[in-house]
Amino acid sequence: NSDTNETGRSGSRSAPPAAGTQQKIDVNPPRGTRDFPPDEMRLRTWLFNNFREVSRMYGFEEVDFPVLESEALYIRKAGEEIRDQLYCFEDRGNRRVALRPELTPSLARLVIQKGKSLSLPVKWFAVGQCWRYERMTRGRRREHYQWNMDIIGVADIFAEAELISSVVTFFKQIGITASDVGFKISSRKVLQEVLNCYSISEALFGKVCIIIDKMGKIPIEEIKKELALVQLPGEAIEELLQVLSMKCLTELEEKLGAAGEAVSDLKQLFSLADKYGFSEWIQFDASVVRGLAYYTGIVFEGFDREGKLRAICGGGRYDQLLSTFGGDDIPACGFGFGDAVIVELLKEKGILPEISPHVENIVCSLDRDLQGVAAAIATRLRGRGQSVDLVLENKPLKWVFKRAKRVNAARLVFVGADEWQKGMVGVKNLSTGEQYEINVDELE
Ligand SMILES: OCc1cccc(Br)n1
Repeated sequence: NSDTNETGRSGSRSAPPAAGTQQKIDVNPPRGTRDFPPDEMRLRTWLFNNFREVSRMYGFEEVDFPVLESEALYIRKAGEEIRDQLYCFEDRGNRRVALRPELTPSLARLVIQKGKSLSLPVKWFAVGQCWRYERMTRGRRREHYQWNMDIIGVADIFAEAELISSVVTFFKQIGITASDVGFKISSRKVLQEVLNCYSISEALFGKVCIIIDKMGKIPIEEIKKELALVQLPGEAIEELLQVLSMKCLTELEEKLGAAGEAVSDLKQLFSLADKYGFSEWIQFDASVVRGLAYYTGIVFEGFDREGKLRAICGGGRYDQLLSTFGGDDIPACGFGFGDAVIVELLKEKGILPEISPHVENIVCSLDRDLQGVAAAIATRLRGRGQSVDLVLENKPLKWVFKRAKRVNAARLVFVGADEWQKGMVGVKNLSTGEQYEINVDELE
């Protein structure tokens, strides 16, 4: 006979196969994905707690969205890598869906969904797993967790300054300094103003940005070829590459003039940086465009000054994204901060924290008949908010001490028949070694 369990799937009650005859399943996680056993999970929790602590400090509210989204959120025609690597499929309802490769489109979708019920500005943050399907030839991961902070409804550059300030605060909080990491800052308006006199269409602009984003990753000749392929005139390519090599705002101002938004936005950002106190963390670098088509203004990326690692984080202004999804024309900016490169950086700097497990009490009975007493003691301590690792089997003290060491227990509480006759329990402080008996009613 079969029964239907809570998931609605029927299960058969036939006898399990004899041990050792089962085909062993692959106990590793799917390619490109990670398990988080306790030691790795403690590090991840530490990292995410820092993400959340900074987000709270900046007055942001936490949100989340489904990992599975409609594929339509990510169909952009600019030739982005994120599009080529979309982890997408058709579900059993013949819907085109995708595992989210980033969080921003979901956030935009939720803002539009909430519509007028939201009072702007919206300051939301999320920490969520994002996916890409990449041929494993490059052996790169297919999932990572990203911290995102987004400000929706503020057109002023003040919003970008606030976001960069929050990331600087995060770096400082985990021991990273301005000599370890910097932010390259530019604006897509630089490209726009250079290309203005070449009447570049909106669609072509996105493609040009995605090609430019490959600078430093593929040979410059390749870049030129790809720009020519999207019909960018030769003269425009030369002028573009000349401007993109600029690292100094005054040089940019000489080229574009002071009247344009590109220069005035960047000047305002650098002036605000001074007021926030993060000037030493940032530098103008016209080559930064970021690899997402929807950026429209300031863009920035965090980089390790030794140049050994990929970008640590990145973000920018995306004023058109909501309207491209059919929403109102609401200005927006945000960043994404992955959970992988930052750990590599902390390892490089030798400041990856060692996070031990910890439990306040380990409680055990020295006699099988006293299990109930041990359970009652555990319940009493837990009722006081204390953590208790309750020994659930009749184990010798040697075993208990070994476990206490592994779980890093602060205190051992043990119940023995003789002491219990007098209503007493044994206590051992596992850091000082001090051991004493105490009336169970006085156990704190
Ligand atoms: O940074 C791009 C990206 C997106 C999803 C998953 C992974 Br791993 N990496």
